[in-house]
Parts: sequence; C-alpha cells; structure tokens
Amino acid sequence: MGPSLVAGIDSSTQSCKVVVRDATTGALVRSGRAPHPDGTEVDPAAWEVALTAAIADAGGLDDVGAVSVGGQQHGMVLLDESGDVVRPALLWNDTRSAGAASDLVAELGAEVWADATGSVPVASFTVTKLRWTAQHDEASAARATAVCLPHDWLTRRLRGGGLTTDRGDASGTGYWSPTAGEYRTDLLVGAFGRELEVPAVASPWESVGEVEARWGAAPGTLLAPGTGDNMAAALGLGAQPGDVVVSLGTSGTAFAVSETSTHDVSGAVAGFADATGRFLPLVCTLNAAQVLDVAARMLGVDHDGFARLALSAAPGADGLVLLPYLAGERTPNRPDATGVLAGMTLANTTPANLARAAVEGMLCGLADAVDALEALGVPVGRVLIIGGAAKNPAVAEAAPRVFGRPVFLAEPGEYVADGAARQAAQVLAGGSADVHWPEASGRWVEADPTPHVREAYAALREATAP
Ligand SMILES: Nc1ncnc2c1ncn2[C@@H]1O[C@H](COP(=O)(O)OP(=O)(O)O)[C@@H](O)[C@H]1O
Ligand SMILES: O=C(CO)[C@@H](O)[C@H](O)COP(=O)(O)O
Repeated sequence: MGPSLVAGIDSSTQSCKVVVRDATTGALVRSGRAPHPDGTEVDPAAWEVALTAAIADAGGLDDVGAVSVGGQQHGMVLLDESGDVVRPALLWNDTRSAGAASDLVAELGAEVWADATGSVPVASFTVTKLRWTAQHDEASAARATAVCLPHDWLTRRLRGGGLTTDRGDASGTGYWSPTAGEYRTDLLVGAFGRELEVPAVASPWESVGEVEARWGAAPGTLLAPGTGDNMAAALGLGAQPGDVVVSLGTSGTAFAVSETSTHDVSGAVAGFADATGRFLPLVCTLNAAQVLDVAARMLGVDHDGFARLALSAAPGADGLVLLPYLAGERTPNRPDATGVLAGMTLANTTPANLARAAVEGMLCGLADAVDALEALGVPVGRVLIIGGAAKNPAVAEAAPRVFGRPVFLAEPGEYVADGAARQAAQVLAGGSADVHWPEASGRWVEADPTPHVREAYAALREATAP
C-alpha cells in the first residue's frame, strides 16, 4: 500500500501554511505555518524560506504521497534565461500598475477583455504588471524570458525546474481564456511588447511531476497542479453552485462555483476558472482583515479587545461610517482612494463606535461584492464566511446584519491549504477516482438585518466617487 497522507500548502499574502491530511478520510494529521514579509513587492525567495519553515513546523514531507500549492493570485514573477528571478514579484495588491490597466482597457475596450479573458483588467492582474514593467523597469523587462505566478514558482522550486500552472491561476493573468482554455498570447504581447514563456496549464487532477528529494520528500512523491488561493478555498470547503464564499483575509473576496463562465463588462466581477474544470466568478476588495488590524492598533487593543469594543456599540455606530479604502480599492476601481471616516460628532466619536464602524465598513464592501455576483445571475443560496478576520466575534455578530441574511460561519481553519491537500489527494488517487472528504463544519449566525448601515455606507461611497 502507498502513502496515505497528502500535504496542502497555502502561500498567501501574509503567511505560508501547510496542512498534512489523511488522503482517504481528509482527517487533519498535523500543520505548520511561517510568516511572509510585509509589502506589495516581495522577493520570491522569501516565499521559499517561509515554505521551508512551514513544512518543518508541519513535521516534514517524508511520509506524504502528494503535495499541492495554493497561492495568492496574480503576482508577477519574472524569470531570466537561466531561470533566475529577475526582480521582486509585484503582488496582487500593488496598485502601481493602475495606469497601465486603464491604458490596456482603453486600447482594446472593456468588452474585448471581458470576452477574451472573462475579466476587465485592473491593477491586480498580471497583464497590467507586465505593461508597468515594460514602461517603468526597462532593464528587468529586457532580461525577462518567462512569466509565472507565485504558486507556479513554488511548484517549480518543489519540482526543481519546469513551469506549470492550472486553469484557476491562469485565469487571473489577463492573458488566458477560461472559455477556450488557451493562452491569448496576443494580449500578453500587446501589454509587454514581445512574447514570454508561460507555464503549461495542467488539467485539474493531472500530476505535474515529483517533489525533489531536497525537500525531505520520499522518492515518487507526486506534485499536483496547485491553484490560486481562492480556487483552493472553494475546493477545501467543497463549495457547490449556490454557495457564495466570503473570504476575509488580506483581500476580501466573494466568489461562487459556477457551471458557466461570466464576462462582466463593468469589471466588478472577475470571470475566473476554478480548480475542478468549472468557473469561479469572483469580486475582490483590497481592504479586509488589515482594516481591523489597523483600527485595533489605533485603539491600542488586541483582536479580542477590539471585538469587545465593537460589540459594545450599537449597529450603525451612532452614525459613524468608515469607507475603508486604506490600501486604495479594487472594487470599486479606485486605486488611488484613501479611507474616509464620516459622520463624526462630539457624542459618537468613541473607541467603541470606531471599532464598530471598521467592522461594518469592511463588511459593507463585501456585501456590495455579493450584490455584484447576484446582479450577474450568480445564485446566492448560502453565504459562507472564512478567513483570518472571520475569527473575530464582532465580525460574526455584524455579518448577518450587514449581509441582510443568515450566514454560515465556517469553523476557523485553513481552507486554502485544505483545498490544495484535497487536490493532492485526488492526484494521488489517480485523478479519476472521486475523493470524498467531509463537508466543512460551522454554524449558522442569524440577526435582524440593518439596512441603514448599508445605506449610510453607500451614500459615503457615492459622495466620494472620483
Ligand atoms: N481574531 C481576529 N480578529 C481580526 N482579525 C484577525 C483575527 N485573527 C487573525 N486576523 C487577521 O487575519 C489576517 C490573516 O488572515 P488570512 O486569511 O490568513 O490572510 P491571508 O490568507 O491573506 O494571508 C491578518 O491580517 C490577521 O491580523
Ligand atoms: O487578488 C486576489 C483575488 O483576485 C486576492 O484574493 C489574492 O488571491 C490574495 O488573497 P489573500 O492572500 O488575501 O487570501
């Protein structure tokens, strides 16, 4: 009998997490983690350092049969002729390429982009970072011979060479068509000025090689294709059409598994592919968990103290409203925006109301995201909440009020790493055999809706529109 364990990796914005699970039952056997450096431009070597530490923290890979990497989407990793990294990676939340995004959309028109790639590019998309590099870092552009994404690069490092990716992550580049399942080299060349080598796109349950011995893996340890972190989370949760997942990590995302592709010309909904052969319409904001981190720091409290403050305030924070665009914003597309605190009076400007306004502002951005999915015809049966900030009791209390419906609060967990592990289990099983892991557990949270909170937020959002 072969090994019965698999490892899933989540190389996300703020940290690297590893889970080791039983391939047959999905039971968690052990796990580990390590932090990533801050910043929106990161040397990929730092991800490898963190992966090495997280694997060690998780007790190593010597007894696992297959490994898969889920990673933050869109980040641009440029390689030279020798396969070395050319410049620090530009991450999904680096807004320097906003001007490049506007130019690319103006050159072809939003409809052409939405038709070709499912999405209208904003600063997050890899294609805009290629244009930015061609214009602002000519020396790096001249050296580059290949482009890949964070999960592609770590997969390459685990294998010891080669470039592979999957449908999910390829769909966030801006030069791959989820409907045709093919690269749009013309779009890459239009952005960068010439061709670059791109990773081969593996099918969902295809093995893309073996893990090199230097990682402490046994000979024959398989590598699964990996995928983007949101696609991996969908897989880890076992999301089905009708489920809308809201992830409150560094990014705030709302996404759903769909049998059909989407092509939103407004650009609000990105028409990604998922990790299983289906599609993953997704809305992403730049401002989620870190809004609460900053608010807690400003108030001089930890996450628990912050929750106590926010829970002690009434819904609506006595009229205090936070538009939380602290990192600029992606949806709506306002890359140069800053946060705005409105409605301050002598009476309502208290620590409790500030904490409440931060929670509500973050959630209102995500409630808008769910509305955008629904407006595109995505069915919203169940809203599931995951991600670091979902651990905060104030978020759990406010979410059903702001979303205006009961929400399913998934048990705190590493759903991206779990999804990667599940993909690894499927690859280990030979691809075609179905792997059945139990559904994610959690609890329903209900509360009376507070539409006045959404209305006050929408008024501020519109009043500050450029
Ligand atoms: N109890 C909590 N309350 C609010 N935020 C939290 C809590 N625990 C963790 N976080 C925040 O969640 C974020 C990490 O979430 P995670 O989903 O792992 O992000 P990512 O995948 O983008 O790296 C950090 O900003 C962290 O401070
Ligand atoms: O850009 C997107 C989705 O399009 C982000 O969701 C990134 O994939 C980063 O995710 P987290 O690190 O916040 O999980």
